[in-house]
Amino acid sequence: MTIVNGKTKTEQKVIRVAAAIIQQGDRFLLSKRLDHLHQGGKWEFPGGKIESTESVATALVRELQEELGITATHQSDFHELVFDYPEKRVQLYFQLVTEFNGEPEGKEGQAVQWFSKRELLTLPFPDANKPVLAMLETQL
Ligand SMILES: Nc1nc2c([nH]c(=O)n2[C@@H]2O[C@H](COP(=O)(O)OP(=O)(O)OP(=O)(O)O)[C@@H](O)[C@H]2O)c(=O)[nH]1
Ligand SMILES: [Mg+2]
Repeated sequence: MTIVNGKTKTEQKVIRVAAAIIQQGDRFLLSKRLDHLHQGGKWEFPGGKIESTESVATALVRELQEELGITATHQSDFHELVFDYPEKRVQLYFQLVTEFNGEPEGKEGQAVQWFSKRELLTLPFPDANKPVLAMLETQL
């Protein structure tokens, strides 16, 4: 049995996260996680924790405004998964965002960059992302 902070894994709260696969043609927009964060230094699909009063869609719109300064105007469910890191359990709701308003920039000091699918598949991502990257490769 794994015990973290005195709690067994099943007692841990699941952290619900909305994350955006932002696609424009053959390009995808990624953020680089700041070094001091969980899974720091890796590339990610922009997004963050869903607050208790929010829907996935609402949380994602808010996170993209906070992190990139853009407003998502078209999004759909792409994939959902649960992953156990040694220190926490996350439930990730990946949304496909194909339309947005505004010019993306790293509002929190993070690097933000467009990548082709081929480039994206060579980058380091958080461990939880493996299944969604395989889906992106074949479906998008
Ligand atoms: N945004 C994002 N988070 C991911 C991905 N994959 C993944 O495992 N995560 C994990 O999900 C959690 C999301 O946290 P976050 O740091 O983005 O949350 P947040 O924006 O609300 O940050 P804050 O709590 O500092 O305000 C982190 O533990 C992160 O490691 C991903 O592709 N995108
Ligand atoms: Mg975030």
